[in-house]
Amino acid sequence: MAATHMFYCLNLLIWFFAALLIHYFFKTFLKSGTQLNGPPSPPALPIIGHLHLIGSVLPKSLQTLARKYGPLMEIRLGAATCCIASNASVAKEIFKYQDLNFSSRPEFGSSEHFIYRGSRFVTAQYGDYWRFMKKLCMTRLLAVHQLDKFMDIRDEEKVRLVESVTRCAREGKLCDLSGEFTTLTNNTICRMAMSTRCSGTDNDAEEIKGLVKTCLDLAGKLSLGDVLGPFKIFDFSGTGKKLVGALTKYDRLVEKILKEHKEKALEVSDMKTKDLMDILLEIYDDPTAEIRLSEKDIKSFLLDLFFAGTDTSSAAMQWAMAELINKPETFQRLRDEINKVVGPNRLVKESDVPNLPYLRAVIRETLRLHPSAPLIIRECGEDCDVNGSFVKAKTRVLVNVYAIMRDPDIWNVPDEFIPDRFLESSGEKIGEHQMEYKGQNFRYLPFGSGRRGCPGASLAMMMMHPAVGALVQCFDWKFKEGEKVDLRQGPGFAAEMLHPIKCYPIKYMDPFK
Ligand code: HEM
Repeated sequence: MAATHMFYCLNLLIWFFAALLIHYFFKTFLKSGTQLNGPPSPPALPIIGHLHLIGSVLPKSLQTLARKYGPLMEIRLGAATCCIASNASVAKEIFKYQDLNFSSRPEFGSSEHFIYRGSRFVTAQYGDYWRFMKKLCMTRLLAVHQLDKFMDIRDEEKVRLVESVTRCAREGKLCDLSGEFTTLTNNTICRMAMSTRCSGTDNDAEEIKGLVKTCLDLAGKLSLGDVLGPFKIFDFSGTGKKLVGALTKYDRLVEKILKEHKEKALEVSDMKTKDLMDILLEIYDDPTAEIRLSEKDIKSFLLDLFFAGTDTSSAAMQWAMAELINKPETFQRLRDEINKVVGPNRLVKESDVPNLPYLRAVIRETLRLHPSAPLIIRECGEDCDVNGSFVKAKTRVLVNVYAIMRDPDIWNVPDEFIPDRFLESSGEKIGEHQMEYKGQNFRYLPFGSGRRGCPGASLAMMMMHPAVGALVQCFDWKFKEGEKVDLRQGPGFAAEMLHPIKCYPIKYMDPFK
């Protein structure tokens, strides 16, 4: 009996080990037969990885490395590892063929210090909350029919810009275009989002502008902390604490405006007067909504709009002016077009833009050479194959649109500012539609592409065309004698100018006489 029992146990053990061996054999066999290698990577140094290969302009350094290591490479900056995609066909694979798998963004930089962590839209993982908010953006909040209702706001802010520059011209003062454009974009978004009228003054908009700037600066510094890996939670520099302070101030201010909106909600009956906060509060109150929004979600979403929409649009307008001031012939050609279509008695306005192809080409060319978001950050959902390399789940992927939009294989004289290339008459074929900008054409991606593409692209274009057009229409611009605007790019993730542009405006046409 005991012998039979032992025989059965032995038999079971033998089968168990045999099964283990077979499993191991197949795993190893299949692995060596089908597993792809990761993307190529430059030789790395211990601890710092590839940090020593990175210069002051990150997208440019990555572009140089990609020339040697290919359109998909792996880079390690201290503790942060990511894959960099640098040509149109890899971008198409990520944004089109594998869009769903790359539809999340990783948490990065400042996320630990974000008081709205968990309800942020821009860095949300792909899922129910993000889908709900994106649909809301595309069908209501930032849809063209809604943006049309805010046309007067944009027009008034453009007039304020021209008035402010006119004052500089009258007093012979230097004009800080960076400050002027930031005021324009901040005021426009602030009024669309939460009508400063609610508090009866414009001070809230001013305070929000200051807080958004502080938060963006601090968040930028914290992004660099990613190279420290887990050590970044110690917040050695105290930047995280400062960020929490600034965010708390923003929270209190918007809380107050939210309360005022709730009180006024009953009085507001006309759809036209509703701002984005009113619409968000309607959804907050709707018991049948797919997702019940909280107040924290509303405050966080509006902050995302400020973060994503103000500096990006302002930087692009600065670059447009800088390029135009440095190229008097291009400047004159644009002014001639505006003079012909608009005439001498009024300011260029949004409804003129369809009749101003050269103005549209100037803005598109600006975004090609100087994309405000040169590195688009995504996260890979599941293990996958990209461009013949293995990319592991949770890998951060940066699509270097700066490199793609200056790729000499697909652009003629890629580093030159040549708006003509976007005109229908151009010999350079940009894509199926010459002026398409919303991510259908993978060689031209200033606003990203796919599910996660920028929902504010139409708004950005609506703000930028008339503002740049008006400054060309009304003023000549003088820089220091014999000097040109410094077109060097600043350090960091964003594509801001190294030195914000300051010039002397000289009145050419007075729209207010
Ligand atoms: C010149 C101006 C702008 C540029 C160049 C720009 C560019 C971008 C880019 C490249 C992305 C990432 C897209 C991707 O992952 O595929 C993005 C995302 C985003 N942008 Fe813009 N943007 C601009 C203006 C705006 C404006 C005016 C708003 C709204 C007020 C806005 C709101 C957003 C939001 C909310 C996201 C995140 C979308 C998501 O994660 O689903 N942007 N933008």
